[in-house]
Amino acid sequence: MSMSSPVLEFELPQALQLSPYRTFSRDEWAKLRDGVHLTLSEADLVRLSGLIEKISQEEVTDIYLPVAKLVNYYVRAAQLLHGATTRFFNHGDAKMPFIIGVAGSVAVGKSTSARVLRELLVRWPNHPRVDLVPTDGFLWPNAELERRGIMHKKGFPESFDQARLLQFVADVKAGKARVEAPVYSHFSYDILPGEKIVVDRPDILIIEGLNVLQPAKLPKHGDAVPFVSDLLDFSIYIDAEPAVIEKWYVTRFLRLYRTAFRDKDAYFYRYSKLTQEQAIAQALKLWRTINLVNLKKNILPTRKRANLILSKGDSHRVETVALRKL
Ligand SMILES: Nc1ncnc2c1ncn2[C@@H]1O[C@H](COP(=O)(O)OP(=O)(O)O)[C@@H](O)[C@H]1O
Ligand SMILES: CC(C)(COP(=O)(O)O)[C@@H](O)C(=O)NCCC(=O)O
Repeated sequence: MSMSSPVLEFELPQALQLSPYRTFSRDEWAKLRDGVHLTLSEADLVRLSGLIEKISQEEVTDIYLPVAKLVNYYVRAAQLLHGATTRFFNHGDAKMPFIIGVAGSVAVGKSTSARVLRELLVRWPNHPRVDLVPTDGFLWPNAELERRGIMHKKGFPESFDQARLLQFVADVKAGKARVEAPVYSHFSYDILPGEKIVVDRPDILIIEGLNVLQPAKLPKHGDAVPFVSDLLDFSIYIDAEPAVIEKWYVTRFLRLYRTAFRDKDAYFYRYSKLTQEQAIAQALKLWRTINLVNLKKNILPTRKRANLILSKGDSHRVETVALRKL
């Protein structure tokens, strides 16, 4: 080894060079649904789809059905483990909801994937009650973002009331009844005052958002404060190339420009007055100055913490699936 590179003087042991993931092609993954036959009706697919395209039956069967089957195995194992602890302490049989995190960039398809997963999971008899909560409800209201001078950082870790988010998930996990989450509206681009989602002792909670895999930070003084990622029982990262996500973001923006933004009460009403070229330029500006920066700085670095990574190609089709084995 030359004197100019003193850092690695020995080869890493082979075990440390192994990827912690086992990666499956789409076809290999699809075969793992073996024995589970579930379909969603056309009406279900339309209801679950996002703004642009309808999620396909093939995508549900090949990708999300094996995911739901795997999660079902994990939930059953967690229920058995929890039962063993309650028996040991001679407690009553308090329920411990299983918490799933769904993470990924803005516009990568988190909400769509989370809705489909929820729809599949409710069909299993040992966990019929599945709630879904997006973390955008825990963003600070616009007035507070403005007061802090971080309106241009919406979606970044500091734009969330993280203590409230952690308390919410901790309360649900502790089996508390009727836990409330605030609600965000993409139409008013703000928290809806007085609106809430009530979560009442579900079997499973899916918590979907940009930063759910973010690790807790070590403080300079005192004890480490946990983060929501510490409370997840299973996590999924939805992945795609940033250039592809940019395209999806612009397409979604243009769709809103032609529909919701035309409403005088919409926060982005002023955008409906733009020409199509100007609207595209505005979407690209929002994507490149806020969401892409957030993706690179705060979201992508959390990908390797996920139990499962679904990697999508150009048309939202999942091409590979990586499952954490270590
Ligand atoms: N599996 C899919 N098949 C087809 N279109 C999808 C799929 N997932 C997401 N989309 C589209 O991509 C856009 C972003 O999806 P969405 O779920 O809203 O993303 P996020 O919650 O990550 O911001 C939506 O307009 C939606 O129509
Ligand atoms: C509110 C959001 C952070 C949430 O994103 P989502 O979880 O819906 O993907 C995002 O939609 C957003 O508003 N980003 C700021 C820049 C923009 O207007 O796109």
